[in-house]
Amino acid sequence: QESVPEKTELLKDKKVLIVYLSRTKNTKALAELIHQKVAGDLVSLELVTPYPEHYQTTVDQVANENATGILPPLKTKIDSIEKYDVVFLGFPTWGMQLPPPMKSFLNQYDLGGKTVIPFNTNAGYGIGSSFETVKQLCPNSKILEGFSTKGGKERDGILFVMEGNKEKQVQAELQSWLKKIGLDQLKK
Ligand SMILES: Cc1cc2nc3c(=O)[nH]c(=O)nc-3n(C[C@H](O)[C@H](O)[C@H](O)COP(=O)(O)O)c2cc1C
Repeated sequence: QESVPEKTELLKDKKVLIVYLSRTKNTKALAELIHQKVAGDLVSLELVTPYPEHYQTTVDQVANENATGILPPLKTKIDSIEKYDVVFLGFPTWGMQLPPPMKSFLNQYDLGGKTVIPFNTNAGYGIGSSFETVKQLCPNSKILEGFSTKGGKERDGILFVMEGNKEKQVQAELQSWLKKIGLDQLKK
């Protein structure tokens, strides 16, 4: 009689990468909470030329990049992307789209054959087209249901919100989301 491996046994062998973009640290905090639950390698996406401090200048630059298809060069290098089975992609909503640096990342690294899971923070207007763009840019990946929560609203001077009750609430939501997508047993 053949023995069927336990689901948790299968998940245990997976190599996880969590890569995120964050300006005011909300998505970073979310990435760290996910990392606490699933472990793996946690990587912040940095640009060769960082965006300006000034909010509106950044909004305008992003709008121009989105309109022209400019992919800002990444300073961050991933050491042998092939070794990962599961890749979490974290980003804020920018101009109701996937931020250009994440487009750069998906253009540069082939995630084909891997399981890809998006997560997001935004000012309350939602994910826009960002998750859809992840799907388009990862045509040969298995994309699982993403996670999104309200973060800051830099336009109104609200920067970091992922603390206190908000953090506790997000932790609970993350737990049930990971369970729902079957990844709550990743951590060894
Ligand atoms: C350039 C820029 C554009 C943004 N555009 C949107 C948007 O279109 N919709 C939205 O809900 N929030 C928007 N935001 C707000 C961020 O998504 C929100 O503050 C998020 O939590 C920031 O994540 P972070 O702290 O990891 O940088 C924008 C922020 C920036 C800096």
